Amino acid sequence: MISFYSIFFLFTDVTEPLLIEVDKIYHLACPASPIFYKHNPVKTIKTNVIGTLNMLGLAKRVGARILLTSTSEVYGDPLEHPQTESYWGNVNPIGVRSCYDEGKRVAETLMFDYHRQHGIEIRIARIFNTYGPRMNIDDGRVVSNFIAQALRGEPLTVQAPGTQTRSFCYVSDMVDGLIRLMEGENTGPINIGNPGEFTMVELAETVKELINPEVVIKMVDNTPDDPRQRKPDITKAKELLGWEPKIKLRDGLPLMEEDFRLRLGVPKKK
Ligand SMILES: O=C(O)[C@H]1O[C@H](OP(=O)(O)OP(=O)(O)OC[C@H]2O[C@@H](n3ccc(=O)[nH]c3=O)[C@H](O)[C@@H]2O)[C@H](O)[C@@H](O)[C@@H]1O
Repeated sequence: MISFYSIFFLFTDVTEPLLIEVDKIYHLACPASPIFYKHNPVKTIKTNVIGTLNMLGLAKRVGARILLTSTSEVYGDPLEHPQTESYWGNVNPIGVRSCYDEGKRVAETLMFDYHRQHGIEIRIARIFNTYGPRMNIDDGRVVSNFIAQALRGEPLTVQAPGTQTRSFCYVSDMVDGLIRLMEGENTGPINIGNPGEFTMVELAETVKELINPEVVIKMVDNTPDDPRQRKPDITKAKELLGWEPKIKLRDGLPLMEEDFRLRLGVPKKK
């Protein structure tokens, strides 16, 4: 069960010490959209390092179990495909994404150091790209961008070359995986993601077909260090958590569309 206090965490600045009593900590903090984390890289790495130290300090003080939501970004621009948890990654330590990628890698290190040195009960999930209703419309990540653009009748902005791939997991599948990891007996790290892999051109074409066949697809410049491929190997999640995703991209996109239509005030044409 997620306790009231665990939920309370979501609204707290983890870079400040927190003096409360809890039995389980879901440490989800840190903006995940590249646009937002690059906007304030110092705050991003502080959240990952100081925030994780504070949450581990709290876990140690009250004897709580702590789950860290790490990320597929720890694999960087992966040279192994699909990515298994044993792959150490290919990460630029001084690039514009490093505040997030290296921040999450340090967070994983801190989790294991507290586990080995202080016996803290830890769980680490490596999350692969997640999408779903209630995402910030201007979040800047690709699925929310394409759906908002399709509904506004604007061009879908595919960042060059468009052959880069991602694997998209629907939010309810992700939440189910995180709860199973927290309640189970394995520390992880465990990949939680949907192995269905798409190029960004394929994603744009799917959004166009499902949501607005009139829109055009436009190629725009990319940003530095964009990973060229990403697909989780979820063997561990299947075997250790009895988990695998249920919702395919084609079924999840319309659920997100429905929510975005309501919030943008764009009803579906009869
Ligand atoms: O959604 C997530 O869960 C992940 O989002 C980001 O990683 P990234 O995969 O780069 O997320 P996006 O910004 O959505 O980019 C995905 C791909 O779409 C492309 N893209 C993005 C935005 C856009 O308008 N058009 C477009 O083609 C990007 O170039 C990239 O290749 C975070 O860094 C991850 O940690 C996080 O787990």
